[in-house]
Amino acid sequence: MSSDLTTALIGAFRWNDPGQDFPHLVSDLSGWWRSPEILHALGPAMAGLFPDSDLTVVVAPEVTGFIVGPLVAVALEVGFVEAYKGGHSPVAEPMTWAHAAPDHKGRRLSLGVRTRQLRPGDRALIVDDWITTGAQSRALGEIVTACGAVPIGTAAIVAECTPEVTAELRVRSLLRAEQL
Ligand SMILES: O=P(O)(O)OC[C@H]1O[C@H](OP(=O)(O)OP(=O)(O)O)[C@H](O)[C@@H]1O
Ligand SMILES: Nc1ncnc2[nH]cnc12
Repeated sequence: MSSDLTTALIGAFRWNDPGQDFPHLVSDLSGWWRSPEILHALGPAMAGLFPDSDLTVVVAPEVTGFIVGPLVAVALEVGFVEAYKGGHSPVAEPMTWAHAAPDHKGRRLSLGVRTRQLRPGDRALIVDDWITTGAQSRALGEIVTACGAVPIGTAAIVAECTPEVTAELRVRSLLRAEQL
């Protein structure tokens, strides 16, 4: 990845203090999407984390994955599959679901993908903005496998996960959280 993009990502990122009711700072990624230069460079840079991987599809979870995933899919010249979080409007067709372990907010989410959109033989890249526990990414890998496709790895903008999770989920990222 170019050092220009690293510098731009760090410069456009903010930790915001939401006030006394919240015990910790919250990340603000909006500067990344607001920058035409970053938005233009993100997809190719993340696609470049998995060169020569014969990928056929990108899978990403709502909601921020719906921004980042299509950027990477366009760069890879493959299609994009949305993964929904359970608990709101049902999707009126067969879905493949997986239950995630507690994620970085302590939530146990269900993630679901339209079954017909993943095909046996697909080589899927899981894409997300940030990986901490890896719970959501792991659940997406389970869905991909249940559909007969192959999870090749996880491409993220920021990785904050342990070396064990990095190895297990084959996480490659543009930044480590410590850089922000
Ligand atoms: O590695 P994990 O602990 O599973 O955390 C990673 C997930 O957490 C964030 O989503 P979140 O649902 O918090 O926010 P979003 O709706 O803005 O995407 C991020 O976009 C990843 O999807
Ligand atoms: N957007 C985010 N900010 C901080 N930590 C996270 N862990 C997963 N997603 C995150």
